[in-house]
Amino acid sequence: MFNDLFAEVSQGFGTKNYTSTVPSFGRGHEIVVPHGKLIYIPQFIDQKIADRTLDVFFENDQYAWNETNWHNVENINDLVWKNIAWHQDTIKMYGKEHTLPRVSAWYGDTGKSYKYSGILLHPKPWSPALLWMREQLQKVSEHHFNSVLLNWYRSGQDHLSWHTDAEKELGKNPTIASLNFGEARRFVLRRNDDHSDKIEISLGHGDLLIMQGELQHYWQHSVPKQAKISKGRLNMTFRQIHSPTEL
Ligand SMILES: O=C(O)CCC(=O)C(=O)O
Ligand SMILES: [Fe+2]
Repeated sequence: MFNDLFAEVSQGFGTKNYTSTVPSFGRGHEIVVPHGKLIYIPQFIDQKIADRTLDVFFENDQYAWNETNWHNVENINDLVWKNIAWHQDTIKMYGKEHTLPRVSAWYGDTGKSYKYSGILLHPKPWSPALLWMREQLQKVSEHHFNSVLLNWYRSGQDHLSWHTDAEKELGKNPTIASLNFGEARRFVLRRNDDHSDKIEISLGHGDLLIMQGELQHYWQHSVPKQAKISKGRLNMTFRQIHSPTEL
C-alpha cells in the first residue's frame, strides 16, 4: 500500500520528467510544469456511467454509434441526434473551405458566444446530462464553468492540431477541464519556446484532465492522428466564457 502511494507521488511526466503529487481529490496526478499546472485523474467517471454516456450522447435515429464507419456518413448534420446536436463544421482558410477533421457541439449558458477556429459558436442550452458532468467537476475544482465544447473524434483519422486555448473570451489564465470517453487518444503538450519539452498523456474512458494557471500562454496542445485507431472518442472541454464587459 505504502509503495503504491509512493509510486504515485514520484511518477514523472514528459521528456523533462516533471514530478507529480496526489491532488486533494485523493488520487490521480497533479503535475506542476513551468508556467502551469495539470491535474490528471484516470477513471474519474466510473466505467458504467462512462459506457452509458457514450450510448446517450451518440443516440440518433439511424446509426449504432459504435458499429458505424462515420467517415462514410455524409449527413451527420442532418441526423436526428437525440441528446447532443453534433455538427461537422467547415472553416474557410485562404479562401478555401475545409471540413474540420472532427465533429463538435457547443453547450452552455445562453448569450456566451465564442469564436473557435474562426467560427462563431452560439451555445445550446445545458442538458441534464451535461449539468451532471459539470457537477462532478466540482469534486476537484472550485472553478465555475459556464460552457462546454464537445469534440467527437470519429476514428484515429480525426485529430486536433497544435493550438492554445487563449481566446480572449476565456480570460487571462483559463482553467479548462476535459472529460474523455471511448477510445483512448494521445493528448500531447509542448512548450511554445522549446518543442522538445513535451508531455504526453493518454486520455481514456472516464479520464479527466484539467489545464490551469498560465499554461495556455506557454504551452500548446494537440490530439494527433493515430492511424491504427478505428473507433471513436468523445471529449468534453468545460470552460468559462467571459462576456465582453467582464474582460
Ligand atoms: O480532445 C482533446 O483532448 C482536446 C480538445 C481541445 O484541446 C479543444 O477543444 O480545444
Ligand atoms: Fe484546446
